[in-house]
Amino acid sequence: MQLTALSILNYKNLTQADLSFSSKINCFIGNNGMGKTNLLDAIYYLSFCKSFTNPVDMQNVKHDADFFVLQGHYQRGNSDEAVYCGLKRRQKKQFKLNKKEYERLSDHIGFLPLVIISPADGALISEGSDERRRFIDSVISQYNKRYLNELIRYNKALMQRNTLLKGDMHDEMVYDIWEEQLAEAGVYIFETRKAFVDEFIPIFQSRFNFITDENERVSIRYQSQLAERNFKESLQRSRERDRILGYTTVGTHKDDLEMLLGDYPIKRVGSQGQNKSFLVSLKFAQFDFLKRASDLTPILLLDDIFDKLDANRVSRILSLVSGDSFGQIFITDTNREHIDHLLSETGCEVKFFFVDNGEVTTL
Ligand SMILES: Nc1ncnc2c1ncn2[C@@H]1O[C@H](COP(=O)(O)OP(=O)(O)OP(=O)(O)O)[C@@H](O)[C@H]1O
Repeated sequence: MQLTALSILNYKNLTQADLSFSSKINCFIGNNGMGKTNLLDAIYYLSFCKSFTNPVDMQNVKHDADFFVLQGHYQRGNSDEAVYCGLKRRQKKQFKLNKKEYERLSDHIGFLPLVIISPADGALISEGSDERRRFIDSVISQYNKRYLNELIRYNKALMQRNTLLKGDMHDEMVYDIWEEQLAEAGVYIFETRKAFVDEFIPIFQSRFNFITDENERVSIRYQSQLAERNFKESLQRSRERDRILGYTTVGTHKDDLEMLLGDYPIKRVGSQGQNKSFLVSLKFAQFDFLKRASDLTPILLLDDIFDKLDANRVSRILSLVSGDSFGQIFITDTNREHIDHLLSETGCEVKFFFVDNGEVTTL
């Protein structure tokens, strides 16, 4: 799959751009703060109906402007697809596929598979478990529609139960209703996550072995309270305690992924380069997984990827992404000579764009 053309109006610091792309490697070059990541974010937006960096939609409209528009033309399998997103201040976002507006944005998720590798991935290692759950959820939701719907259902039931716990009314029958919903959705989420992690681990390990030339050993473990308990019974049993605490203490919203380097949590022992190799391998495994599940080669966005990695690892990563198993790629870098030198070894077709204060020029 590939993005053939992109039009941008008033997205963050990008006032206007009309760009056409190479089917293989596209490089956005420019100094810090010029708008390179914003370009990647615009591409991300057209796949996920939201920004990668800023969840507050209105803040993605250019300062002093009233609206933003993003339009992408894609070659997807044998068909051409046009995706439109328009957001006007104080109005509902419009998201269209081939001029037809989506009734639900979630229907679009997964249609244009995409993986981004960026400095923000560091949060997967350094931050709390919600980052890791978000990662699992975003991978599975791109190829499993039911999963996304069960997540929405689970979160709604969880919110209702938490509201009950905080209130003064303790009607046990109302608890039963929401716990039934939580249990049904939760068991599906648990089983899907478990099956996903089992399949994901070997792909992740093989990518890591390739990038590091088999120098280190890594693994991932899925941790869930549901592995050892009947969820519905646990919810019933925990009502009293949950009332005192004011929130639901058991469920898939507490799941985590344990990430290990050798026998230790990578969070405690990993160097910056080891962490980055771990994260890049996770994302490459996500890429492989989506590709298999959707039968489409996802678009790959690489934001500031080479920082902290040694020359061997950089060259292995580039040889991997320039190969046939990867498709269209968008890379950002601050230095044209640096990236030119790195990419010349791949022999791939490369198109360069210069980004300067929100203005984009094709080189
Ligand atoms: N809504 C907005 N309106 C105008 N400018 C914005 C808006 N949101 C973000 N920006 C600006 O976008 C710029 C950041 O752009 P971006 O993150 O794309 O930089 P970059 O070229 O990737 O830089 P780096 O090399 O440092 O990563 C900042 O100057 C920021 O003020």
